[in-house]
Amino acid sequence: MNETNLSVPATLGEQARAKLGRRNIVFVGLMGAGKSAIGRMVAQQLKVSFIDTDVEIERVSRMTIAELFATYGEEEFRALETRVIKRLLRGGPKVISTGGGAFINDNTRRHITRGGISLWLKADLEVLWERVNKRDHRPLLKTENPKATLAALMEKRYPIYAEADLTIESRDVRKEIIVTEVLAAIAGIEQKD
Ligand SMILES: Nc1ncnc2c1ncn2[C@@H]1O[C@H](COP(=O)(O)OP(=O)(O)O)[C@@H](O)[C@H]1O
Ligand SMILES: O=C(O)C1=C[C@@H](OP(=O)(O)O)[C@@H](O)[C@H](O)C1
Ligand SMILES: [Mg+2]
Repeated sequence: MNETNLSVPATLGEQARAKLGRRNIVFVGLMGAGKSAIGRMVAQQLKVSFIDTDVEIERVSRMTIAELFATYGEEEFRALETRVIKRLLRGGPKVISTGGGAFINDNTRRHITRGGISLWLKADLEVLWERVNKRDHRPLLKTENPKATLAALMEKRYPIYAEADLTIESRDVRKEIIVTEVLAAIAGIEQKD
């Protein structure tokens, strides 16, 4: 028997990587959806580099996101976020996890649409709330009723996140399950470069 003819089926990660080509995967969605956590795990499976735009913004500004909001305000933060994301989109393939407001900004969304495959991690209010209320580093949730703020953001933003190329339901299951669903969605996209 000629053993060189034996072919091993590619893993889901390898199939997704092959479909991705040189394109970027860009995670979008509300705070607590899991963009940072799931994005990192997906990049490991795809064997491509991972970047979290909030981490990159903090690195270049040498300030935390909370300090940027407090010192310069949201508008300046968005302008910086647009510049950072525009630069990060160059030279794929990568997995890029954005902050929740990035895709809502028209300018940033245009860059993401051109420079990558956007993937919305969609979650319901209870799931998001359970996750975000454990930490208090998110400036937009420093309100009297942060759960109501989150609900208002859902109302406003969900129609815009819905424009993403792919949508995966982020719910109360192990992260590995969400990662597998993301890889399957990527493996199912059309081949083009
Ligand atoms: N499927 C999941 N199951 C349990 N916890 C999760 C899941 N996805 C994300 N998390 C947790 O929820 C929190 C918020 O996730 P994070 O990735 O920071 O969200 P985002 O970047 O979208 O705001 C983190 O503590 C993360 O580990
Ligand atoms: O939704 C938003 O406008 C924001 C989400 C945050 O990122 P996460 O979505 O990763 O929490 C961070 O960029 C900033 O606090 C603003
Ligand atoms: Mg994040």
